[in-house]
Amino acid sequence: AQPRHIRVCVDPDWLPFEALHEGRHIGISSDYLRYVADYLGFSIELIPTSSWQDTLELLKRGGCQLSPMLNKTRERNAYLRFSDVYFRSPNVLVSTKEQPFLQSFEQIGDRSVAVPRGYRLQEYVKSYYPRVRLRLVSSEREGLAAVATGKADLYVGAMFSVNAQIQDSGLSNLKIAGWGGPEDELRMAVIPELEPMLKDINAALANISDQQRLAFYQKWNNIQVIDETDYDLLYWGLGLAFLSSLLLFMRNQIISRYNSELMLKNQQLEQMREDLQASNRELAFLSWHDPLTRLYNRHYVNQWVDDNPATLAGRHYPICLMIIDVDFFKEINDEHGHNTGDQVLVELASVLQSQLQQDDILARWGGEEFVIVCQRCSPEQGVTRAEALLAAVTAKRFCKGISLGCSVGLAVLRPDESMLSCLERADKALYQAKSEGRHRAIMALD
Ligand SMILES: Nc1nc2c(ncn2[C@@H]2O[C@H](COP(=O)(O)OP(=O)(O)OP(=O)(O)O)[C@@H](O)[C@H]2O)c(=O)[nH]1
Repeated sequence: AQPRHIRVCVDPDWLPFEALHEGRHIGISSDYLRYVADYLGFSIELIPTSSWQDTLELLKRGGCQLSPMLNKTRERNAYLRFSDVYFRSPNVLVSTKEQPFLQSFEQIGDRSVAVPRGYRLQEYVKSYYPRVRLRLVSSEREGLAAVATGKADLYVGAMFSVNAQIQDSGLSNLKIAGWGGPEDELRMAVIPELEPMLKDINAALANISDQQRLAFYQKWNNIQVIDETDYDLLYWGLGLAFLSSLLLFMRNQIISRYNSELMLKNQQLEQMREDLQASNRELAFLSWHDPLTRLYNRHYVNQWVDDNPATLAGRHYPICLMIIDVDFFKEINDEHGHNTGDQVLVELASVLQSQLQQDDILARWGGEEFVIVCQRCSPEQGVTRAEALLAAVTAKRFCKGISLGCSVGLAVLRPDESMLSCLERADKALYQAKSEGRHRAIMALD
């Protein structure tokens, strides 16, 4: 059976949440409690106390059985049972106007903080911020006065009640200096014997409409706005919150802009690095190759000769040099243009490449002249290969249907002969091929 009569005690000085005024219970919790009492059908006997500490003592001893608006804490769990949360309220730090703004508890450092004895925040600060110097006071009013008179650096408490108190006491040198820990989650509490009532209390609280809740809140909040100019305290609080979110937002914006710029710069750097590597590769390639036909160049052949004197001198096989020169190439340029001439040279390079054997070295000697160093190639083999090569060139249709003929001068490297001298003899043989009517291969005599 539910009790018909319940002894209630409240915080005597915690407006707008609750207070005692001329022996009556006033504040937000008085409206909620009246609603719950009507819903459940019990009558209320108010037991007056002189401080919150007194109220807690009385609850511990069973002198009163219900308190309508408080936070649940580990310590209070030992002697009270709690309803669901029905009201939430942010906590703030209060300092004098000269003090700097603090973003959170972490920045309190070694400042002293006033908090009413027995308030949940006392337990909270003690367990999570043991370095903070707590100065226990008997009420919020006393705590705020301590800050105003320099006895404590900060006060921590609920924003709504702090606001009300400051206005009520005219403590105009105080300001909201930062957010003060987790928000209050306010519930009703009963002594353990009344625990079975909690189900019905929760049902009653859940039954209160949002509109009704707003009306309770506004009723007690409005009463406290005595001096309109003191709105700045609230504005400070809201401004502070706005400013910190703005700063955070700007900081994130700057960081993300910086990051994307950094990413772009890195991409550009990477691109430059790749371009540079490609240019270096091309440069290395071009030092040994002809840019048009991509064949080796004259420089490569000279280097090869320099690098292989032993091979050339001590070899046990013949080496044959071929110089190949296009017949009447000037006419092709004149008739089809220089670009077509280029294209013909490129195509001719692949015909020559298709005729190569293992160990052969093919190079563009210059202009429309090519050289093949044929290793392990006798004079007879040299002539046969040169004629096969001429036949392949003749058979090929070049771009724009162009046909080509070539002349070839050959020479076989003598045992003690330098490559240069051998080339000169091959060149003479080429000259001879040209003067004998072109489109032929001639081997230089020893
Ligand atoms: N398109 C193009 N023409 C080139 C290149 N190098 C040289 N030539 C041209 O090749 C032609 C060679 O002309 P000549 O030395 O008179 O010889 P030719 O016309 O081939 O006649 P013969 O060698 O006497 O059979 C010149 O007109 C050069 O301009 C090149 O890289 N591209």
